[in-house]
Amino acid sequence: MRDLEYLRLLAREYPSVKAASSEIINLKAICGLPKGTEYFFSDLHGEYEAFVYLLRSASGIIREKIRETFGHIIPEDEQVELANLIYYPDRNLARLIAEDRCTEDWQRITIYRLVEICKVVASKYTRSKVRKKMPKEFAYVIDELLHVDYNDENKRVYYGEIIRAIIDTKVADKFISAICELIQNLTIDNLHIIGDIFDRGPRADIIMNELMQFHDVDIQWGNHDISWMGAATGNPACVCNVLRIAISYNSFDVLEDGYGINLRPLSMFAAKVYRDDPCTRFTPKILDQNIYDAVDPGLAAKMHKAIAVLQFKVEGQIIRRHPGYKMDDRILLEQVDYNAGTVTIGGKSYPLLDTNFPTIDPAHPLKLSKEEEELLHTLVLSFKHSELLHRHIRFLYARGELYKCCNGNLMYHGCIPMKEDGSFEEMICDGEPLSGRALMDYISGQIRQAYFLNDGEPGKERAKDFMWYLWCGAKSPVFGKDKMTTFEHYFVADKALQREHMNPYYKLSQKEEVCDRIFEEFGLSKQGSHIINGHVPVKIKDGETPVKANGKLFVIDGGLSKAYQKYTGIAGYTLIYNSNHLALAEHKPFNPDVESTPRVSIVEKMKSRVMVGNTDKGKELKAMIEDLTELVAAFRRGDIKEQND
Ligand SMILES: O=P(O)(O)OC[C@H]1O[C@](O)(COP(=O)(O)O)[C@@H](O)[C@@H]1O
Ligand SMILES: [Mn+2]
Repeated sequence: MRDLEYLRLLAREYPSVKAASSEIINLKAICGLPKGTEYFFSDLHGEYEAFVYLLRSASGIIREKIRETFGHIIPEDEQVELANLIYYPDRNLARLIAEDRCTEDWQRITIYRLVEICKVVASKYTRSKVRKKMPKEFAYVIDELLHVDYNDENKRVYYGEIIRAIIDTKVADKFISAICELIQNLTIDNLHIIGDIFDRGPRADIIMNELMQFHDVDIQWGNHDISWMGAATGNPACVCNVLRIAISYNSFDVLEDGYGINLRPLSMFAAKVYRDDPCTRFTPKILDQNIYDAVDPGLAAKMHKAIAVLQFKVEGQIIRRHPGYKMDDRILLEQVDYNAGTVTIGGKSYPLLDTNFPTIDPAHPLKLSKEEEELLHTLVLSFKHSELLHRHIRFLYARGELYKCCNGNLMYHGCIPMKEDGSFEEMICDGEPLSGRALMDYISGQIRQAYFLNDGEPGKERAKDFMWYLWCGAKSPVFGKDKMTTFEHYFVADKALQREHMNPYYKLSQKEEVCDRIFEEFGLSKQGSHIINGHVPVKIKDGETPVKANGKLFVIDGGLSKAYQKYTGIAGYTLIYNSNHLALAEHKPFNPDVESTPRVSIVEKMKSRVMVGNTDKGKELKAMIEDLTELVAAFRRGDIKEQND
């Protein structure tokens, strides 16, 4: 029997048998509905246009609903127009108004069509859930329109009158916009982002804004997110990495326009120090043009080199501070023979592809020059003080985790580090070896401490340094490789040295029994559970598949990142889990002018339709039903007095 004190608290919200029983009925009804649709994305890498399109179009599902509803009735081009209106209502309404096409007839027909689509996507939810998602100012009207009975002549007249009133009162565009957003909102019930929102592509900040407006989203941090979070804590090595990657992809807009990071000190420094150096090894890759901050590629190359050298110096300093990281062999600036122009790696000497290091003192290669020190100080402050960046980082912390279990799916970006023999890799944490889930929980704690401890509090600096380790350390679950060969990529021709070796997890996890062991470690059942990862681009064109371990593991990095599409052969995946099945939508490269529907393949059919009652949420609702049942019994016994409501 439940604690009477607890039931008394519950009675404040449900003060009578009537109130408690009607909530029981309500909750039971919800448990009996089909579960909502979950969407999984990973490795967005700043590709805001493609991602926003996928999100708003529900990865092709809205287009499919339009086809099912109006396929035989309205022409294809009008269906496409309706779809685009739903995805980008404000932009399309403004265009139609400018083209004088937003006539009353158009408004009437459009509202009718939108209401029909809305009915379809709302059909699997309770009326109350749909109502909660409605914009307040139109909730009553939308509710009425969704429930009009067309067989009844009076109701039909009433329907006509409502639409007439919307048009006459000149709120049709606002109404259309509101119902489009409601359709989007109802199509995706929960959104899971399996990491790597940041880096490479043009505008991760725009993706973050979009996610912050989304009604239900969780994020499992990727190594690139961790690196930005580390930069926001003021870790100089993370600051340099974030800047270096952005500059290397010519992504100045996210830094300057997005987060207000002032790059002028860096550009002045680089222009001066590398005045006569063409910095050819550092020419940025140009995949997207900057819209706001065009930087001359010659200057960008100099900035790129300046920040890379600074990065190698501060990384070397962190490694020195932490012998426990076991990364001494990564302090490559100390392995350079500055006279001979060579570097020794793994006991062998290699010629350097670039030997001009005006800021390095060969006797103390990790020491910053005075100017470098000032520059770094200013850059770190810019990251610490960017208001918008911190709003986004706080959101990453609030909605983010290192891993999450939800409805039998275990999600994490990279891996659970393993040894060749299949056992979980250990890391010494505060003197104690931890592995598997315990290690993931410990690391989560460190990630939170890095940001939330106050400056000067014990543990703060250590946790901040650890953020950099997580970005590129061999035992990091978000990185999952033996080393990050950035130095070798810039300075050494031998491709063998540039190779990064994946943690044994990646080979082992393709076996079903290894996945089963991971499920066990995380308290999940071996039947019906899945692991969902990102991080490793799936090379479809080489015959790889995202479905592994006999359907127990999904790797869904399909290459939303433009830089990686040449390897994968497609432009990203969405994993979709509705009440009937798990499906993978495979996307074509994004083109804003062409409506493209992804190839959707069902990867697992559920044995029977999954109802809310079978989900994690359903478990909570059932526990609540039990509590309320006890409360009703307590009222009836007279242990708690009913209040009239
Ligand atoms: O392809 P790029 O942008 O030059 O970056 C290569 C680097 O990115 C990494 O692959 C990490 O990024 P991912 O998490 O996207 O794989 C490193 O292992 C590698 O050194
Ligand atoms: Mn990654």
